[in-house]
Amino acid sequence: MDKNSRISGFHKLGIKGRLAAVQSFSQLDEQTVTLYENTGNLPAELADHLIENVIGTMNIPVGIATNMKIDGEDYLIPMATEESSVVAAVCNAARQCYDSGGFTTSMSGSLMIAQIQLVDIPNPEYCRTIILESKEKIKAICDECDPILVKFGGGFQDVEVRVIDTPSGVMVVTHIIVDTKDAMGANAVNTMAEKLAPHIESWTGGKVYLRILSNLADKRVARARAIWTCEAIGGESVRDGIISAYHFANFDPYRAATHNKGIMNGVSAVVLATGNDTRAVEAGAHAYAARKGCYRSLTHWEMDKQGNLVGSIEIPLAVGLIGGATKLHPMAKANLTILGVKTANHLARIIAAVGLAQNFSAIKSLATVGIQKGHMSLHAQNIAMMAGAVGDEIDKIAQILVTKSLVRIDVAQEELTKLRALG
Ligand SMILES: CC(C)(COP(=O)([O-])OP(=O)([O-])OC[C@H]1O[C@@H](n2cnc3c(N)ncnc32)[C@H](O)[C@@H]1OP(=O)([O-])[O-])[C@@H](O)C(=O)NCCC(=O)NCCSC(=O)C[C@@](C)(O)CC(=O)[O-]
Ligand SMILES: NC(=O)C1=CN([C@@H]2O[C@H](COP(=O)(O)OP(=O)(O)OC[C@H]3O[C@@H](n4cnc5c(N)ncnc54)[C@H](O)[C@@H]3O)[C@@H](O)[C@H]2O)C=CC1
Repeated sequence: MDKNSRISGFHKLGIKGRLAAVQSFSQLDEQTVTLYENTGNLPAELADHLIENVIGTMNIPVGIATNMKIDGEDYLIPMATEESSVVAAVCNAARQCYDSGGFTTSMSGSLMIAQIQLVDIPNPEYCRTIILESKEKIKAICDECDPILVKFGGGFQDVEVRVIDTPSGVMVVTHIIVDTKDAMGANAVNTMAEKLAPHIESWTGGKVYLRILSNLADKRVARARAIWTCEAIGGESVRDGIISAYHFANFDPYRAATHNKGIMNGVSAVVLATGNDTRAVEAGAHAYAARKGCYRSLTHWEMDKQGNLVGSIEIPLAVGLIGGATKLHPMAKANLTILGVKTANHLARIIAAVGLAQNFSAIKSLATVGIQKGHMSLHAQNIAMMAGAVGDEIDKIAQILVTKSLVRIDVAQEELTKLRALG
């Protein structure tokens, strides 16, 4: 019989019913079904409420970044990632700037932006003025939507109005700027934008289409900086190589994409470990990197007057401690306990420091021995497992691959056969 993915009411079946339907559709064996049934540290019932059409959960390793000194305090930082060498890279970078003070961080604030798109406007500048002069009314409408946020010192802060010319005609785009405090704030500001929209229509006579937050959270920017002495990193040529790698990224979008991907290896891992929205942070980071019309590096690498390497990062970080999965996922709560953060801004500053550390290690490797040496020697364990190695065999085979500088699955299989033949 032909497979049919049109399953009306799939969402009403419950986890067991859905899994049975998938088992029959995909001919899953019992062992595979058991994998879905074991939801590990996320109870099935909770998973079923977090997203839709749940059939199971999927574990991602959580590793701890050590050596992190941030604003004079030491932290252990949980990172959730499937990629080898990412956690090691942060530990390695932090080790090399620990004695020169670690990371210093700051935050621009916790302001989020929601946009309201207004069309059918023959007099956009006139309407812009009408909206701007309605600031007090806008504040009242927005704050009424979220008394809890206001109670915690947040709520509406400002309004900005932009006129943009598009192939669909002129649009008047209202930005409401809201302090969302310890929430990431997407739902909070979306509610306000939807509530405000009909008022904007009635004040201007235009038509509103979209009412949604902007992920270009450029009023919620985290900054981190650190000093690496030449002595700690292996000399002046290493420093110069890192600065040159930065210039390459800053002036070539093909390189910048990979450079920033390396930064996001660290950033997204902490965002995920704390139950925050990785897509929101990633979209914001990449849009911010392109804000000056050309896609550039999120970090900056320079030499100070003493000849030290100095690095800095500036990245929008819309993360929260309230809302989304942060308060619900038991592992997100546990990871936040390890971090010991008290505010969303505190978390964002830590994440910025991790991004900077990650970038240091990646470009240091790239500018010196190459990425394969460190990354591939750790990745060798994955290759060994893919070749079928288990238990003690994994380390033994990985070691052979690294020694031979041949981190390949066919070589791993050959070596595994030899190892097993030896008994
Ligand atoms: C891999 C290392 C750290 C080895 O670095 P190493 O210098 O060979 O290691 P080491 O054995 O001398 O140890 C130095 C320190 O590194 C850490 N370290 C060392 N090994 C481990 C480990 N197994 N587990 C945890 N931590 C580890 C640890 O902190 C250790 O200090 P210690 O604890 O001994 O006092 C280094 O080569 C490195 O930092 N490489 C960069 C790796 C990297 O960037 N990975 C990201 C994935 S690649 C990618 O996706 C992004 C990229 C590269 O394309 C981005 C871009 O292009 O910009
Ligand atoms: N484009 C995007 O990025 C979008 C993201 N989302 C999702 O929205 C979720 C985040 O939305 P939120 O509004 O943060 O979550 P939320 O609506 O679950 O919780 C935020 C609310 O918590 C209350 N609150 C209690 N204590 C607070 C405190 N100390 N500080 C601030 N608020 C406090 C406030 O009423 C606030 O509005 C995430 O799951 C995200 O994935 C949703 C739509 C679009």
